[in-house]
Amino acid sequence: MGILEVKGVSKHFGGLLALDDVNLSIQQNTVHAIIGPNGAGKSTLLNCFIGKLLPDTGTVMFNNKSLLGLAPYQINQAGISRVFQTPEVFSELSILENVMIPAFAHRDGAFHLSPFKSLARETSIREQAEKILQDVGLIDERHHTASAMSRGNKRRLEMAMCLVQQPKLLLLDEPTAGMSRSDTNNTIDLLKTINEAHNITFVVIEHDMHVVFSLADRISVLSQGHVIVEDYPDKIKGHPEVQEAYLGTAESE
Ligand SMILES: Nc1ncnc2c1ncn2[C@@H]1O[C@H](COP(=O)(O)OP(=O)(O)OP(=O)(O)O)[C@@H](O)[C@H]1O
Repeated sequence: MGILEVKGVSKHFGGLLALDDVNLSIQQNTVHAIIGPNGAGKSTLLNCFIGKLLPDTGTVMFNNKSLLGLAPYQINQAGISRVFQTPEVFSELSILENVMIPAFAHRDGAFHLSPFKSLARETSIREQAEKILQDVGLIDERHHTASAMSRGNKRRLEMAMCLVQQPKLLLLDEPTAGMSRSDTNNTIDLLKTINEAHNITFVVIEHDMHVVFSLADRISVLSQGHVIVEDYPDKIKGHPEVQEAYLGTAESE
């Protein structure tokens, strides 16, 4: 039994069948990539995991509990976090404050900054945030404002903001989109380190095959809303249907 079990999920948009009887079993502590051409249904599927869309049929179980009908914040509290294509950080705050805010939200369920209380005086939260910043390699810059960071470092910060909430499952939607090759490689290394050190399961949607094959333990290939193959990366590489439909074009880019 996987940490995330998807069974018979279908989703229509009017007359368009965007997801067609999708079945997936995501195993704990693995990196599971979902690939497929534009319009295959990857984002629609991800949105069914985070409560943005309700499937027409099927079940989505996380740790044996149904996610269907839960609000996005309830899914987040259950242990699922999402990382967006463009890192979302508070530009005017320091790197440390950016990490302390989600730590407060996780501890208190909501965050209200009292004018009489300084973020920096919250010792235990600050220590927790600093430990995570150490893990992602941003501890020395913790007092710098986030606005001046490179895209790669913003991704590091965003990962720290997720990690401080202690998620069990992290959904990554094209985590290296728009990055230079060196930022992409740094992000691959960062994700590998986090996956191993924090026992977090990753589901990665990605077009860049260098990223997919560097990270994934398991790959599901979506085509026209249906999982056509699910296998280990070396099997996916050689699979004739996948070669023809996806990797042939992606590798020649
Ligand atoms: N809100 C919506 N209303 C109508 N059609 C939609 C909606 N969202 C997605 N679709 C359609 O559903 C299909 C699947 O789209 P989806 O965005 O899930 O694909 P994708 O694999 O994520 O594509 P990409 O790689 O380009 O992001 C597409 O045909 C898309 O046009």
